[in-house]
Amino acid sequence: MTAAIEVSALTKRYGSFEALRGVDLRIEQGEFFGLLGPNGAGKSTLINTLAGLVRRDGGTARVLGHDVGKDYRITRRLLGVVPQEIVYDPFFNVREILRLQSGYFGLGRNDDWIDELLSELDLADKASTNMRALSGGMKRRVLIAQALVHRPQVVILDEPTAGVDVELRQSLWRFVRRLNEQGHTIVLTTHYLEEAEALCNRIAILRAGQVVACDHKAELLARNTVKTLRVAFARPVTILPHLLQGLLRSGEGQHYVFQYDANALGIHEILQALQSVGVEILDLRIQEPDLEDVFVALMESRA
Ligand SMILES: Nc1ncnc2c1ncn2[C@@H]1O[C@H](COP(=O)(O)OP(=O)(O)OP(=O)(O)O)[C@@H](O)[C@H]1O
Repeated sequence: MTAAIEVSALTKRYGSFEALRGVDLRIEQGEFFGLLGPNGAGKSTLINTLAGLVRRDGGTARVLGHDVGKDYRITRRLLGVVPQEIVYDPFFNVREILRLQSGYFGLGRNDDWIDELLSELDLADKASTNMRALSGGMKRRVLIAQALVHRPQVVILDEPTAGVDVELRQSLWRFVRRLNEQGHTIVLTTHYLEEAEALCNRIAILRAGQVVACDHKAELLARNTVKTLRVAFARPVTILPHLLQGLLRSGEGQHYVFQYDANALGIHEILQALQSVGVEILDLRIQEPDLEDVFVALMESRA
């Protein structure tokens, strides 16, 4: 099947600075794909290249088989991009903006879908409100509606939940999930790693203009085998077994936090060591590594 997005050896320079240094990426149709990376990694540059807003210096970039430069008119229709920066026309109200955007795509009678979008994004009562009078979070919702007005097959969301309150964030994700279930390919960049972990099936991590990891979420999570162990002792501990001294991350009195590599050490060995010094455990919690741990480890390993 043709990939939803296929990027190969993509490069982009700003002056002498290389923002994209040979990016290869293939996103299949129907995926919910996460694009992560620290500030300045090149995520927006990559997205803007796909959206035809940034001209690449080298390599190829295709949306559903169409070149984003040569077939710009086609790829614009196939893509819906929610930009990171809030830009809007202050002279129109919400419905007018969405009608105008529909007009760009030759969609004359689009009000049923516009109403659905307004309702899904909790903007129904703001339809006649001028853009200027909306809060930052509401403006962002309008940007999302704008990106979806032509029902694009591939939806790219560049940090859509920055500055959006918890309630809307959750309803937004329900909506985007449903779009994905209906067959739309979703590409998401976010700094909320727990969001990416909850939503995306595959994740690529960008660092300094290069893809440093690209895998299924489970595979990515399995890369990090360091677990965190939190122990509450019945009484303040005066001596720790030798084995645990090297694993200690923090602790005093009765509460201690250890980290151990599950590939090298089993929890039973840790418990045996604790028993050997006669300490009594009140409570114990093991925390599996999450995407943030994987992310931090990747960034540190390549610093
Ligand atoms: N128009 C531009 N002119 C010069 N440098 C630019 C321009 N746009 C981006 N850059 C630089 O390219 C690099 C990548 O920027 P980009 O915005 O793609 O990163 P990002 O991963 O989206 O970061 P963030 O998470 O902060 O949004 C940064 O170092 C940035 O300063």
